[in-house]
Amino acid sequence: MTPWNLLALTPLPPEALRGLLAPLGDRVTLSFARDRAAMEAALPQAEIVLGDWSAGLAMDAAAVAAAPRLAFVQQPSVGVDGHDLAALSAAGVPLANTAGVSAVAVAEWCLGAALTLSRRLVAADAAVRAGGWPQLDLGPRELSGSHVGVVGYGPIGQECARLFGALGCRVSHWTRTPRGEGYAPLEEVVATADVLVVVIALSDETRGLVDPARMKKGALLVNAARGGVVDQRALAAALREGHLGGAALDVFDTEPLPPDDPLRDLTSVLLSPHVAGVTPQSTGRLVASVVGNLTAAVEEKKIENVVNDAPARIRRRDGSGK
Ligand SMILES: NC(=O)c1ccc[n+]([C@@H]2O[C@H](COP(=O)([O-])OP(=O)(O)OC[C@H]3O[C@@H](n4cnc5c(N)ncnc54)[C@H](O)[C@@H]3O)[C@@H](O)[C@H]2O)c1
Ligand SMILES: O=C(O)[C@H](O)COP(=O)(O)O
Repeated sequence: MTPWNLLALTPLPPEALRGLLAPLGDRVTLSFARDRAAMEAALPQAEIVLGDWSAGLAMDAAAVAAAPRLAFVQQPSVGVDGHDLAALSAAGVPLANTAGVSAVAVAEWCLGAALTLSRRLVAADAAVRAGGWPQLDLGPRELSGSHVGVVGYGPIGQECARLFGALGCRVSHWTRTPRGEGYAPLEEVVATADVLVVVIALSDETRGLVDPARMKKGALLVNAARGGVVDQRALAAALREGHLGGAALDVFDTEPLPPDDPLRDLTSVLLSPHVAGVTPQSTGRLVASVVGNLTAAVEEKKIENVVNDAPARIRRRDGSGK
């Protein structure tokens, strides 16, 4: 059978990727692109695209139009923002993600970040390193007994609800389709939470969804979803003015965070370089998910975790875009 042309956009070194994709054998011919020009040059022949990390190379409308043979896009992450789902659906091209692989890792990060903020661990560490011994004025609070609001109720939101609930927090959540114990309207969750945990997918509908100015005075915000879900300028202002008690951010409007970003000057913010979901365990699950799905695709079996409106099996296109 004619091998499928697989274009890899990931920053993994080619030899490492060849090793990981060994189970696909000679059913694929691999090519690589690490910038937009190389990607555009390769797209006319590409039949399968293995996506980049977030905020990198994406199958936007122009890229989909430039890929008339495209049959399948496998994204090696949960978030699929950046890709044009409608353009892929219109072309009949399935887009799959790695749903669920990092739910435990991200939820543990959210819990750790909330505890770090509420117990003022960063300030305590800095004070002791500087020769201080501030036993009375750090202002720590217990998480147990507080109201935790979770925005988004996919695998990560559900794991967050479980972990915070086990700690004795009262957990409520909001998501697009009301479901699960503790569902409440978004305005109520945002306005009443002592700790607001943002773990919702970024899309046109969720961009700027959370306005920090609407949160309770002194509340803490934890964002492990995408920077665009929270109004980042409003967040910096709410922290600067003391409206919020603190924020823990793993994701930002622009990544890496620009050197002159005002968030860097705020001591009430815990900054993290988009690693909430990255552990050896989650990476193992991610590789298994990606390799398993690509193998299923080239064997023309059912593809798992398709997130757009397209068939879950690949089919050759004739290069005319059909
Ligand atoms: N920081 C990290 O390392 C990291 C790791 C994994 C995932 N993430 C982010 O976390 C997000 C959540 O991941 P997940 O695995 O829980 O599930 P998910 O991405 O499948 O969806 C989360 C929730 O968002 C809801 N949702 C989607 N679109 C919506 C809309 N327009 N309006 C309202 N609700 C909507 C879904 O119904 C679901 O309940 C991902 O989309 C990704 O952006 C971050
Ligand atoms: O969505 C995810 O799985 C994580 O945020 C990691 O995404 P990335 O690998 O696209 O940065």
